[in-house]
Amino acid sequence: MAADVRRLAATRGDLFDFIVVGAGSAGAALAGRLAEAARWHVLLLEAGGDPPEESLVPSLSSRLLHSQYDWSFSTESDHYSSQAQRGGALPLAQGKMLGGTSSLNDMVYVRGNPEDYKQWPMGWDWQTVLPYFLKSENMTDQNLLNDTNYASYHSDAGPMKVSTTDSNDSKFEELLEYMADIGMKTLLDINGPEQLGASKRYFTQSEPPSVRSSTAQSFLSPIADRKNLFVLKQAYVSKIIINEDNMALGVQAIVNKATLDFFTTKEVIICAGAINTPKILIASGIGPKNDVELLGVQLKSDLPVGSELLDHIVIPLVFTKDSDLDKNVSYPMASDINSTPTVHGFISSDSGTQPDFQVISSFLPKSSGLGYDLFYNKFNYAENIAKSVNNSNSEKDLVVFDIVLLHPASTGYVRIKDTSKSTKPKIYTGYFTKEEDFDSFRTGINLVLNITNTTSFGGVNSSLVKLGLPQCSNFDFLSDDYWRCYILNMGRTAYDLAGTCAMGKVVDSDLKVIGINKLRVVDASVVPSLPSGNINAPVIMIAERAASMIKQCYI
Ligand SMILES: Cc1cc2nc3c(=O)[nH]c(=O)nc-3n(C[C@H](O)[C@H](O)[C@H](O)COP(=O)(O)OP(=O)(O)OC[C@H]3O[C@@H](n4cnc5c(N)ncnc54)[C@H](O)[C@@H]3O)c2cc1C
Repeated sequence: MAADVRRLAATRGDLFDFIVVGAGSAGAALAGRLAEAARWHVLLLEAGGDPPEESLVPSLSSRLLHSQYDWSFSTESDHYSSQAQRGGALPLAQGKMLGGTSSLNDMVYVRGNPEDYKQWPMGWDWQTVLPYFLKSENMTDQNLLNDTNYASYHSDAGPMKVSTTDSNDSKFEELLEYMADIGMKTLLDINGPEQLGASKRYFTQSEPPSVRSSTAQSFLSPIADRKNLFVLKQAYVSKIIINEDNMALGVQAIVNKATLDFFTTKEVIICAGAINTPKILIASGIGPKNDVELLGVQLKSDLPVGSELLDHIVIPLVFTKDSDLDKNVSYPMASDINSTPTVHGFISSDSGTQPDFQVISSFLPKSSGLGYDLFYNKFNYAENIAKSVNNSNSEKDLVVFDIVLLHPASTGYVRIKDTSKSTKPKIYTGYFTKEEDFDSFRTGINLVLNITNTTSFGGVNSSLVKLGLPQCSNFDFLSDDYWRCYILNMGRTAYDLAGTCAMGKVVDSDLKVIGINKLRVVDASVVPSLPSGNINAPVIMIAERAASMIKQCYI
């Protein structure tokens, strides 16, 4: 795909109406929309190249992790949280190719809850943003489109395919029953009139045979022949060129070892993601005064770039149950974890309408090897944990409940110690630096543990698997101390990194960088507080709204 996107014959000093840096979830969508204005020359600079075939085939995308298509970041170990991870630190994938992280993510399509957007600055409330979610969406599920309650929440006119898994496997129904036992009513879709409840998941992919609908695939490929969109791949942007009057004039990029300058008549828009955008800004003199000056860079705007990193934290609970596999169904085996029956749901711990937890439940058939695959390869847990899951899985079916804390109080930060191309930013998750996150998770765990007392789950001889967690071996299993230790050590990332250049702190509500003219940031870094759910769709919504704001400004 997208191999046919126009390649610019890069010339030093070329002049464009807009320069978009990073062709990821936000950048590819934004550049595609800006290029709809035929008279604008739009330059899209991307550090990676075309996505490989594995990106298009959802079940193969895990092969892209730790490859040349992944920035392969890792957190700094705090020797405190996430110690059940191999090496005591979390690998943090970020896509390095056209489509960015939307070319390798898990594609789950969630918009969040109307309440979430009340915490965003003026102009980003639910009523305002909903049309921009719809603008990108091409829903393929006729059931939803024809349902009177759901139809107005979906669109089939946008470029990005959204579909659900086409499986009649009764395991989906079984998982939804378990979710109902936890207290989540069954919904057709959690992106409809209500979010509190459980449903099958929708993905940014076409209907089967499924093809990933990354933003490169959906926003760039269809307009590859547009003469006013210039896509330059393997172009690493090292800094923004800013003049004495604090006006962004263009960017400097390393292309084939040559350093090239590109200039703009209107705006530079940085879309390099929650980790790389802070690096570009700080290298350009925009960031905390001390950090910028320590790098020997002239300060342009003293802003808290990178000082807050938001992320959803997840912990798993693993249950065995008696096996009742249907002989007529072929269940997925090891290395096919993306195909195993999975549903998700959203639940509040009080009577509010904003959920506190996303619960993802997956079915792992007996002897499939999926337990090991999931815990070792996908979740990066230590060998002894993966082995304890595998031992249980070799004898019994497993149901894994992943509990995602949707609004953690703890935040981390990103530090740039060196602006050279090869030096990775230092990432500190800050997990469990706020005590209340322990209590919140304890509430979430209790909600899920309730199912062992219900008829559907209790009736299948279920039991909680004791994981091989050496950090917690001194505590009585299931005691308060044990759960605190479990939460602290098993907490891992949901990959929803955001907030490092947040609206209201680094950019204003029009996404303009405070103190600098002609410069915006449009990507996950501007998210001011985490939506209730995965954030790819909200990031694309931000890009859609930014495109519309920019068009209003100049047309
Ligand atoms: C493994 C994984 C699974 C996920 N699963 C889901 C999911 O199922 N559902 C969901 O909603 N969300 C999911 N997410 C999160 C979601 O995909 C991201 O939040 C979203 O893609 C971020 O978009 P972005 O535009 O901010 O950054 P990106 O999409 O990462 O785009 C940034 C782009 O900028 C480029 N770039 C960076 N630095 C430079 C530079 N200096 N010069 C030029 N180009 C540069 C990068 O190569 C990249 O193409 C997942 C994330 C990961 C890592």
